[in-house]
Amino acid sequence: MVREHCDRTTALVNESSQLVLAGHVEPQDDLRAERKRASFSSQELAVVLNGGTEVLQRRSRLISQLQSTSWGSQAAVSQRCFHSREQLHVEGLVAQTEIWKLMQSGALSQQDAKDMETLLTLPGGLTLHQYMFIPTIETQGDEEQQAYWLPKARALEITGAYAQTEMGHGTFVRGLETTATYDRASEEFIIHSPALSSIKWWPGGLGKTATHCIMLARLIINSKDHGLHPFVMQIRDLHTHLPLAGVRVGDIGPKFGYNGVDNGYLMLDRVRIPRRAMLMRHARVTPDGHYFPPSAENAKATYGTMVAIRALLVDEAGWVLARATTIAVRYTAIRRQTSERVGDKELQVLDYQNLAATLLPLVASAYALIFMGKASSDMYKRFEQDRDAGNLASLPELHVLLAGMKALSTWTAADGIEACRRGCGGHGYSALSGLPDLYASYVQNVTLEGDNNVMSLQTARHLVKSQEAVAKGRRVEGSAAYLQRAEQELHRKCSVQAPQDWQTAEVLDAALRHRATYLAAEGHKLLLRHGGGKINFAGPDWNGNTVQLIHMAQAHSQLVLHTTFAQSVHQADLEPAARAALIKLVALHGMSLLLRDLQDLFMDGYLQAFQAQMLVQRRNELLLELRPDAVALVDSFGIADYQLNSCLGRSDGDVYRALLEAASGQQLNKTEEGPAWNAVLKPWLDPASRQQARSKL
Ligand SMILES: Cc1cc2nc3c(=O)[nH]c(=O)nc-3n(C[C@H](O)[C@H](O)[C@H](O)COP(=O)(O)OP(=O)(O)OC[C@H]3O[C@@H](n4cnc5c(N)ncnc54)[C@H](O)[C@@H]3O)c2cc1C
Repeated sequence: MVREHCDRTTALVNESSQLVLAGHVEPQDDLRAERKRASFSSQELAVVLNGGTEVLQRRSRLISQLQSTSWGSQAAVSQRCFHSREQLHVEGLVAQTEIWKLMQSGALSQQDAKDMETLLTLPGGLTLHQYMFIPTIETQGDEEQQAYWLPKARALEITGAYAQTEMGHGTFVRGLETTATYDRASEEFIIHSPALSSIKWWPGGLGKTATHCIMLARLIINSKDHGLHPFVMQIRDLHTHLPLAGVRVGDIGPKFGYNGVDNGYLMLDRVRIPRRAMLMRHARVTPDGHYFPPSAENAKATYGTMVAIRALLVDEAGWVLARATTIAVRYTAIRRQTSERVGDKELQVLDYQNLAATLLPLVASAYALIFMGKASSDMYKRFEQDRDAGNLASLPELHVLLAGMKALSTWTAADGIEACRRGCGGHGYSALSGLPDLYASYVQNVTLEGDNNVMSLQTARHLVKSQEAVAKGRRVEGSAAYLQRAEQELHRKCSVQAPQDWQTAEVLDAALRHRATYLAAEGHKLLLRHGGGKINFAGPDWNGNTVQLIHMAQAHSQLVLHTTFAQSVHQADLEPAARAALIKLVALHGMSLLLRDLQDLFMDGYLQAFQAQMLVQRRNELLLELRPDAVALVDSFGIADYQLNSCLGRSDGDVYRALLEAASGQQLNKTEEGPAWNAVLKPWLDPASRQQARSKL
């Protein structure tokens, strides 16, 4: 009887399942089919994008090494999104110190160690020690100071943070208030926070990790303020890790993301440090209190470090966006929603035009930024060679170019990750998609290393100055050289007569250049009008027009980005099918940039309505033409599943199984009844408990 019941159940359910699953497609089959329909080999393109087979092989080797450890195993990595701040903080430091150990033992080169940390994507309290504390001593300490501090820092006998920003000031560095007053009698500096607003606030690793920091404070000698200078300052006891006398230090609390890192606060009450704690490679204070300022050349060299970091940020933006688009494109290629009749195959959501129009331009942006990142680091390397030969001539151009590009690239990547997350629907909101954490950790980049608005305004200043130079008959070189021909350019009109014309590189370049020229000319005119014929780079004239000025800088950076992308594809060593796909991607990139701010091209009559309609039409056609290559384009980034750490983005497409496994393995599911059962739910829901409670009344 029981057997018969079971058989009947199975038969009935099988029948229903067949009915419902008639149009079912296994996600893995979808991804396989996507890869089959691609027009080029993603393996070959991955080699080009990543800079050679050896780079990819080295990455696989590092991932295998990581996976063989307890702190870097796949299981450890995928559990991270369930962990508390405290756990993440400790795990980050465990990983960083273990990698440090491997490096010290010679098992890893310095570059391997850096790359391993990048692959692990688990930020820790030692990041600023590596990227700011040690480099600042290297570049600003004199020989004796380097010989004293660097061996200790490299052996991790001390750990450091970079304490610049204060509660009251970040962007306006000259407004920082912490004082370093020289006491000639004892040959010491007294470091003090004179107000609440002068408490150091934000430095990474300062809260709980750092024993020392680079302290940026105003040097004051005999009541004379010599401005900001760097000091190496001990803040914690090396035996107990407790704060030293006069030091109040701690973590600033939970943040939007990046929560494993102990960004800290530091308040100082007349703390004395020796004279030689001031880093004296460029500026000096003698024992009797004489101050020797840095030379102008040295001040410029310090600028160079900032430029190097911005070049890295541009490169990173491309690869971060590559991660987000890999997740979103793969997932939307296996995600199916809606069929016309029940039982028919549902549509892959990437086939809805709205998703293709969101994601494919972002894939194009990721490619553009990756090529721009390469170009930026090449430019920086050339600058380094010149600098070592005593020539700093290329620094101003590099500075303005990368200021605007830092802003454009980090804005594009941050907004792009969020667009990818939304594109993944409900599952995009799950931490298991990898997108919320990627966004929360990344979005700080629009503020760090120079807030993006402020960066854009630096580029805007250069564009205005360039126009002033042109007006005075001087030659303008570099990325703003096109402004030389502004007068002729402003009379030009768009030449498009058919939708296909929009795909030609010349037409797109011309439109982007026209837009940048027009906006630069408008910004210049605006400032002249407000200044009564004179340009003011500060004060109400400037501050009251920053919307237009930022927009103008963005248009300039977009032009540079797009032309660099097009040129890089032109010069890259690509097989013909991959080149054909990338040429289309370049076109999509240019069209998307134009469509985003189309009104600019109408302002001076450059564009006519029929040409705008043709632009939309050609962009839509291009989306369809690129759609079969969508998965291959993201596969070509060559990002390993380990790095993606996403149930949605995994390369085999087995998304639903991955989601179930990850969800069921977490702490909240450790017991079947859940942690709130006994104390909270049981008294309400369990009839026996209710009965017992009533009988007590
Ligand atoms: C995660 C994280 C880590 C950090 N790590 C460190 C660290 O290790 N060490 C350290 O010293 N600091 C660190 N910082 C601080 C960081 O450098 C500053 O937050 C950043 O420089 C921006 O300064 P701010 O916070 O004062 O912004 P504000 O300058 O107050 O910006 C507020 C708004 O005003 C606008 N604005 C400001 N000035 C201008 C202007 N002149 N023109 C137009 N608009 C303007 C900005 O665009 C922004 O929208 C960190 C910050 C974060 C978020």
